[in-house]
Amino acid sequence: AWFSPPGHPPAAGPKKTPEQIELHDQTGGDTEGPSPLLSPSPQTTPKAISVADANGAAIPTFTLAEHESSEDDEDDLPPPSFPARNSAQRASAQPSLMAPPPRPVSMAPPPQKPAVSSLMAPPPRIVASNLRALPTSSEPVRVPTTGPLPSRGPVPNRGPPISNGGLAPVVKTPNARGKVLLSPGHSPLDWANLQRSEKNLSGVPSLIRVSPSQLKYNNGRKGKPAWSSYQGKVYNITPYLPFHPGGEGELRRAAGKDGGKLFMEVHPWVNWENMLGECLVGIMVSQDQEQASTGSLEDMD
Ligand code: HEM
Repeated sequence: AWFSPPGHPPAAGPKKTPEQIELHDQTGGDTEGPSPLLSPSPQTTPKAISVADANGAAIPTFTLAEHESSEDDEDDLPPPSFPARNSAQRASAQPSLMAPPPRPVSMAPPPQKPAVSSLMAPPPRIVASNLRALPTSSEPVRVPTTGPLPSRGPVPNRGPPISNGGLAPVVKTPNARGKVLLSPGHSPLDWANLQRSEKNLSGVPSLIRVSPSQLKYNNGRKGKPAWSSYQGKVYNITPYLPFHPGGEGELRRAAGKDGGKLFMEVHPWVNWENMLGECLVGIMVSQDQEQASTGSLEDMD
């Protein structure tokens, strides 16, 4: 249904006012003479004129104020409260209710919320217990961060950021830290395998006393072996030269002298003794002690 605003006659449409229907019936031929609905001009096609002009009566119009309760007005009005203010349900319910709020009483969720939260209470307890169980279950696999480091045998790399525990590729690329390309067959793993072999890497038949002059003499030049001392022990670093990740030249700087200072300046995390265990020549002694003894350390024991 539609309504025409006051002062505007309705356009031609499927629905007609009773007056229009009545006027159409008047044009059916029963009436004599020119129809009052026809245009006064005889040359033109007869045109319909407004009912108001024909009958002098105003077309009934509708306003929102007059039809407040009409069903057609529901789209423009806010949804009615339920039950309606003047409904029988509300009238019968009010006496039994103590003091219900006017509108949200029937749809108010607050009274239901405590029930919902109580129904969902078990899940948080389960989650809390799981959270408590996680740390205890993970403790057995936690690696201790204090105490002495375990001996890892010939594994060369122990802690630097780029170390991967001996699983590095065979050929390494140069980087800012000074690592060099190692020739094929000279990876850390190759060195570890060489140390496990039965080959004599020390170059001496048995451990000996090494005097400072003797250490200085074996500097790796002119076909001589390269010896280096570290914490009172002398090692033959000659077989390790091609395996040294920092390059043969760097390692040669420690030949013929105490290499502890240079070693600790570059990579204190490297385990010298594990790396060169099979290269041990003997122990450092004073010049006098070396001259006084002609036998090996095993003979003295
Ligand atoms: C003689 C005993 C030595 C051993 C057993 C040894 C062993 C090693 C090992 C295992 C690495 C690899 C470190 C890593 O991957 O983190 C390395 C690297 C290196 N080494 Fe040595 N090294 C020795 C002496 C020296 C000396 C005396 C120097 C220098 C004068 C030196 C200079 C370097 C350099 C520059 C690197 C590469 C940078 C780095 O990895 O930190 N090394 N060495």
